Amino acid sequence: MHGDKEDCDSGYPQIERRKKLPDPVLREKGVSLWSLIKDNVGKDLTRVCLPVYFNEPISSLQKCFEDLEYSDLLDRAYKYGKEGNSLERILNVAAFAVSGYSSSEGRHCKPFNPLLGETFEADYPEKGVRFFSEKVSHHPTLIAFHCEGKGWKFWGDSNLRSKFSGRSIQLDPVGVLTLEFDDGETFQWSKVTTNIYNLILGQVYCDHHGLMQIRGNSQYSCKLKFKEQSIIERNPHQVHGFVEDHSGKKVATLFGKWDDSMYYVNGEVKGSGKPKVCCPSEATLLWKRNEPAPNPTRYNLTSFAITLNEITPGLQEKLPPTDSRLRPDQRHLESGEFDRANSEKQRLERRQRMSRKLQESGWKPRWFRKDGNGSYHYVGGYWEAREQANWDGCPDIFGEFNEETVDSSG
Ligand SMILES: CC(C)CCC[C@@H](C)[C@H]1CC[C@H]2[C@@H]3CC=C4C[C@@H](O)CC[C@]4(C)[C@H]3CC[C@]12C
Repeated sequence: MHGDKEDCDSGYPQIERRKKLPDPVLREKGVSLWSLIKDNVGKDLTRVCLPVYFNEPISSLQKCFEDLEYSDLLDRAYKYGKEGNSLERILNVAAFAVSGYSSSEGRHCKPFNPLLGETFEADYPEKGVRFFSEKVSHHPTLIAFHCEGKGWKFWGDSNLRSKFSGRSIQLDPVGVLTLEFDDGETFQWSKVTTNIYNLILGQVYCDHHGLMQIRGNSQYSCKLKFKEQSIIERNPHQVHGFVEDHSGKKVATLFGKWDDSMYYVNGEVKGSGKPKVCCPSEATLLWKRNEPAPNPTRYNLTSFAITLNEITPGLQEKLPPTDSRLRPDQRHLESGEFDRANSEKQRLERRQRMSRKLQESGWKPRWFRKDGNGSYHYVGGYWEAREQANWDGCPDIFGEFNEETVDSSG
């Protein structure tokens, strides 16, 4: 039976993490977004320099870890597979792949674009996971991550192709995500298209659409369709799909909403959206979104996201100088010191323009290597270096810029 959540959660230690962001020191001033982006039509969204007012106080490296909020689904998938229940395994993997989108609902700020060589570590023993990411290329903007859980590993790199189309910005993720269970079963999928709307008027929001194909190396695969929103749609954010066996036979139907919950029923149920023939009472719940944070600031972060930029007691001494938590403009934004955040952001962006030169002169990421297909793999050693507090070869990316910095990090 599904639903014995406690089995997966128990055994992990409890860690005290903050429940809210710090209160802003000052009130921020409003700026019109359109006045800033109108001159950038056709350019790459990731490279448009906006005042810090449009940023949320986390970097894309940290945002990448937001996709692991519901990592307990992978713990459960591992357990089911080990018991020989491959169908339950892929159902939980599919629910996990959808769950990562839930935190994007209600968000309208841009994460910080990390500096070349910037890193982020997340040691969450209470979830049984350890996550690490690095900005591995600035042209194009590329992030690689590697995550280890109890019974599984999850890795990939994220590159976004962005297109500005007057009414919206379309983001097409490039690259595959790989999930490998300790028993050798693997699953691979790619993320779907994201559109950002209302850049000119109204509140900015995003929506996701497209086909997600989860390919496994054994019995089953899964196809999920994220329905594109339409003006007449009264039921947005729908996801609907099937688990198929080798012969293409549909053995289970999945349905739900990416911002809320996912269910399944055995066998094939036709029709899109929530199938009429089965109300959730006949269906089994796979995943339900956590309650929203009790103190949503204007950033609308989830309770999980709120913990990402926190420097928990004793952590500062362990971090390498490249960790996102040490980025000064982001820290000032978090504490609501907008003017200081802005001037620091400008200083770092000026510095960052040197990155092209750096990359061209043979700069290599510290913790990831590119394979023949252009995807990045963790070379290992981060947590070991952390154990020994040995950060030799980690550049001071947030400090004052000088030629020496370029040489020593090359
Ligand atoms: C121009 C600025 C001010 C508007 C900012 C809009 C916000 C809504 C944008 C900026 C960057 C965007 C994120 C960039 C990358 C991804 C990964 C993708 O696989 C899922 C969507 C997700 C997580 C996007 C969600 C929407 C997002 C947070």
